[in-house]
Formats: sequence, C-alpha cells, structure tokens
Amino acid sequence: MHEMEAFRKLQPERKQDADSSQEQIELNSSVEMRSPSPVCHIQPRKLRFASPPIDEEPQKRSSPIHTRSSAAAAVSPPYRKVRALRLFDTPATPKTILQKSRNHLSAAVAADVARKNQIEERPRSLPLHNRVKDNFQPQWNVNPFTPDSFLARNKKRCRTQFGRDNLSNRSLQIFLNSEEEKDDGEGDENVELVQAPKRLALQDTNISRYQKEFLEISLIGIGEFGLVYQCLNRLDGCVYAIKKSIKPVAGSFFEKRALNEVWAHAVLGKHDNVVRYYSAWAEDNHMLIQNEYCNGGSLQSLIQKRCLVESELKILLLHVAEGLRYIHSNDLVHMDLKSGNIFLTKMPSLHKSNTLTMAKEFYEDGMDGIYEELSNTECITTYKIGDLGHVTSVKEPHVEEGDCRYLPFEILQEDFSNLFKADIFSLGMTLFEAAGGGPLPKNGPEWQKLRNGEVPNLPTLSTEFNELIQLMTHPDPEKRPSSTSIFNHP
Ligand SMILES: Nc1ncnc2c1ncn2[C@@H]1O[C@H](COP(=O)(O)OP(=O)(O)OP(=O)(O)O)[C@@H](O)[C@H]1O
Ligand SMILES: [Mg+2]
Repeated sequence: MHEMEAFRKLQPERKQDADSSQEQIELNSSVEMRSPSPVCHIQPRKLRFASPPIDEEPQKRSSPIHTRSSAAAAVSPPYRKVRALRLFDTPATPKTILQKSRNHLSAAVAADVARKNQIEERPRSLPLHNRVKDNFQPQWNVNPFTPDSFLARNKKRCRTQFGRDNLSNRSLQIFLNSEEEKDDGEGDENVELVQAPKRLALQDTNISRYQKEFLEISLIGIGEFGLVYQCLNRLDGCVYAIKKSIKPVAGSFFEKRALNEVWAHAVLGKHDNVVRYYSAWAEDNHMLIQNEYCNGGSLQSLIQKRCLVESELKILLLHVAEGLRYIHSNDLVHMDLKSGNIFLTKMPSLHKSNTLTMAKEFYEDGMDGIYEELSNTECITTYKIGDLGHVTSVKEPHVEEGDCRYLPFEILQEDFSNLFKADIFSLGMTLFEAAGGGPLPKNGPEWQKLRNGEVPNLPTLSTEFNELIQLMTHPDPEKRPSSTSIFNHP
C-alpha cells in the first residue's frame, strides 16, 4: 500500500522533474510558429533536377523518451529513465540496440553481428524478420498496423478462417510463403509468430528530396519530436506540412518512433478528421513526413487566444470523436490526443447566393470585389487529429506515454486493458481546456482532482455539456462513453 502511494506520487513527477527546467517545459508542449506571412512569391520557372546541397539541420534540442517497460519495471520509474537514457542519443551503439531490441534488428545487422562473433556456421531458423540468407538484404517494411499484418501474425487463424487460396493480398501471401518455407526447412515448431516485422534500416534509404521537390515557406511548428515546415511542392504547386525529425533518427532509439508515425499515417489516411498523409522518406538520417497542411494551425494556438463557446465545442467534439471512431475502428489508439495535436482547416463557405454575388462583383469590380466578398464570408472549420507518433494497436499495445496533462491515471499505472477509453479521457480533458478550464496541471493536487472525478463545472457551459465532460473524464474507464456512443448523447 505504501509502495502504491509512493508510486502515485512518483507518476506525475516523472514529467514534473522534466518540467522543472525551461527546456523541458518546451519539450512537453508543441509550439506553433506564427509565421509573419505565409505568402510567398514564386517565380514560375523550369524545373531542374540537379541536387542542391542537403539542408543541414542543426541538432537544436534533445528530448527525453518514456518507453513502455516490463511489469517488473512498472514500480520503478527511475529505472525506466535509465533504460531510456541508455539508448538515448546513442545512434552509434548498434550493440546496445541489438541487446535491447533483438526483435527489431534488421536482418543485415543481425547477420553482421553473427558473423563477427562466429556464433554458428550453419544458418538456423530465425524469425522472419531476422532471417539471414547469403546476400539477403531486407527490402521492405511490413506495416504492423494494417489488418493484413494482424492476420499474418496469426497464421492459424488466417489459414483456417480464410483458406490459403482465398488470400488475395500479396503481402499476406509473401508472409505465409516465408513462414511455410521456414517450417519445412527447419521444422522448428516453436518459432514465435508474433514478431515485429523485418525493418528496412532508415540509413540505407536516405534520399535527397526536400530541397529538390519542395520550396520551404516557413517554420510553422515545433514539437518534442519534429520541426514542421510549410512547404510548396515545386511540381504539383500545392502546399504541404513537412515534419522533419529534430534529431537524426536513423540507427537510434527514435527510429522506431519515427517509423511508427509513418506506419500509422499510412493506415489512417482516409478520413476527413485525421490529417492526411502523402509520403515519407529518410534524408540525412532524419525522417521526413509530408502531410496535409492545415491552414488554421493547432487548437492549442487558438485557445491561447480565446476560449471556445459551446456551439464551437460541439463541432470540435463531433469532428474529433469522428476521427477517433475511425482510428478505433482500425483497432488502433492515438494515445497523445491534446489541443497541440488537433489541427484546424478553414474553408470559406460559399453558398449559392454568395457565388452569384461574387460573380456579379467580378464583372463589375474585377478581383477586388471577390477579395472583399471572401473576407466577409464565414469559414467552415474542420478539426483534424494529427501527430500519430504514439499510435499503437490495442491488440499488441506498445504504449509510449503521451503528454501527462491529458493522460488518465490508469495509463500511468500501466493498465492498458482499455486503451480506447484513454483516448476518450484525453478528449474530455481537451474539451475542458478549450472551454476555459485550462491551463491544465502537469502534477500536484489539481492534477489528482481531475483524475478523481472532480472536474469542476464550467459556468459558460450547459449542464449537459459539463456532465458529458465529466463522464468522458470518469476515473473508471468503463464508465466513459465510446467514440461511437458520443454521437448518441443528447
Ligand atoms: N499538418 C499540419 N498543418 C499545420 N500545422 C501543423 C501540422 N502538423 C504540425 N503542425 C504544427 O507543428 C506543431 C508540432 O507538430 P507535431 O505535434 O506533429 O510535432 P511533435 O514533435 O510530434 O509534437 P509533440 O510535442 O506533440 O510530440 C503542431 O502543434 C502544429 O502547430
Ligand atoms: Mg504534437
């Protein structure tokens, strides 16, 4: 019991220590750069495909990382930190990575180490992603978040329920073929199928695209992990948000985190309330992710200026719950939902009458009339969930704690039995903050109160909305509504 008490005190302090210095305060919250002017004058010109010098990003900041640890480590936060520190900032320590992340080693690295240590002459049956064959180099990643990947990792269920011949998906076929080969070759029945997929080492895939394909317009945000730039694609002429990892990630502990974000984006790219993904690549050992540019910035920057009124909160709730419903329907969870990770897109709402007026103005006054009309036009705001770096599967969760201001108590206790409801708690906290309940505490008695079911009523909100926020932040995850049932709430 004493141990539990001590643990409770320790949990919020894990980030509290971190927050004690100014530098760490920065690390826990994304910063949005309000660029002086996003307008850029671009001279149309013929594209030349010569390589410009690679942009050298200075390593501006370092950041702590909280990794999921074993149950044994659960009561020992300092141990978690030491573990993280060991891998932190050690891109050149493949041995440590080998020992700590054996399942995630690329086949090439494993082969190299095995040869050096002269462990064995005869190749033995290795899990698929670790399998070493002469001249074998891993050529692809298998995205662990796709439904096929879940199926493939459960060979028996896959074969009995679907039958081999009915498997239309090529990646699944490849996976099963390799599994069969392995079984036939070595007869090793104990090979565990629940494996991390083989991984393509990022440093082997470095390509130079950023300056060649994009024109950097401005820095629009700084997070714990990435710098986000507004960029124009030189070829298609559209504006994108490109997130570049602050540190070089290839070969480091952060490589998995960076890939995780890409894998999640690639699977969750088809919903209006989730930031759209276009492409990703490694350059100069940094990870770059090309995403949809959200022209309204983040919700965090909006609520730094003003609180949202209930009608706006309802739209926010509806959109984010829709996005969550989509993420949850893929058996995935976001795990870092917060105002800094919700982005706004604003589109002018052009009603028919507006269009007619504008056309008339155009003929009468030229373009000036249109601009005047546009400035008077109301904008439709769409809220989108972004920053998928913490996404994990509920079937095989690898939880990296997000921002402690928005996390429910059970996650800090490493109870991952109802991760969907952890996202609901974070959304409840975000609504509370957006309605004027912020800034949210990072620790201390106020932090505890918000997790003990003592979220105060906000006078600006209706009783129903206050009650909904209280339900979403209920200490018992079971009592919180699901993303689907939020729609049925009166
Ligand atoms: N698609 C986008 N459109 C517009 N602005 C964006 C976009 N993506 C990110 N930003 C801006 O950049 C900031 C940091 O982005 P993001 O949250 O993805 O980085 P991060 O390093 O993963 O952050 P965190 O500190 O939450 O881990 C955001 O808060 C936002 O202001
Ligand atoms: Mg973020």
